[in-house]
Amino acid sequence: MVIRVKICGITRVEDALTAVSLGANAIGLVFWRQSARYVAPAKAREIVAALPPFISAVGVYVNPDTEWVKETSSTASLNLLQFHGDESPDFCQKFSLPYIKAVRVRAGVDLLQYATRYAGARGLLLDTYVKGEPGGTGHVFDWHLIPPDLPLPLILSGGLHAANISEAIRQARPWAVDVSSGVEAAQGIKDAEKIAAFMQGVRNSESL
Ligand SMILES: O=C(O)c1ccccc1N[C@@H]1O[C@H](COP(=O)(O)O)[C@@H](O)[C@H]1O
Repeated sequence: MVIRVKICGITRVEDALTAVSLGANAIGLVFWRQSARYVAPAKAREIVAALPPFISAVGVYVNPDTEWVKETSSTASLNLLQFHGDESPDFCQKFSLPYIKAVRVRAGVDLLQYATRYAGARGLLLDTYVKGEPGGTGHVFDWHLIPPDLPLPLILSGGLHAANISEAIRQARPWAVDVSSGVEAAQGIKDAEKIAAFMQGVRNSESL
């Protein structure tokens, strides 16, 4: 099965084009101001305008207010919203765009309950719980915590990189994978060789 790939934390046009040329299906733009990967709406617009067709632009938010989502999604012409905080299902659903919901995984989390609660989401993105850090941490979680019967498409994230992506896919069997720090030269700056190695790991795993 083909595994979709999102490269997150894009802050430069050239990194977006590199990711796409290496096979990424989506790029992520972080609209959470405290992130080192934060991208201002005007820059995001420039990045999205440079994308070829059939590539998704995903806006990443952490407990945003309504106006911020409306402003950024319309300025940058986003295709999909990624809610990475404690947003309620009602909040996530109130925009005229599809959304995915991130869950920060730790022992004891009930992922089936999340999938039921966010049944309106296009997918459940599983990231690693790190106290005080909403995302982009580079840490992995225990993939055995993922139930085999999740009723939503699974987007696996959290500390993925070229050296662990094959094992991650083998264990979790995700619909898609999402990576940020694992393909960076520095925060917000992507590394073409790391992206290429990551994509190779994904492609090698598709035939397993
Ligand atoms: O990347 C960020 O800075 C970020 C900030 C706030 C929320 C989410 C963020 N990124 C998302 O974090 C996960 C995992 O990233 P990593 O590969 O472990 O670095 C990924 O889903 C990003 O979309």
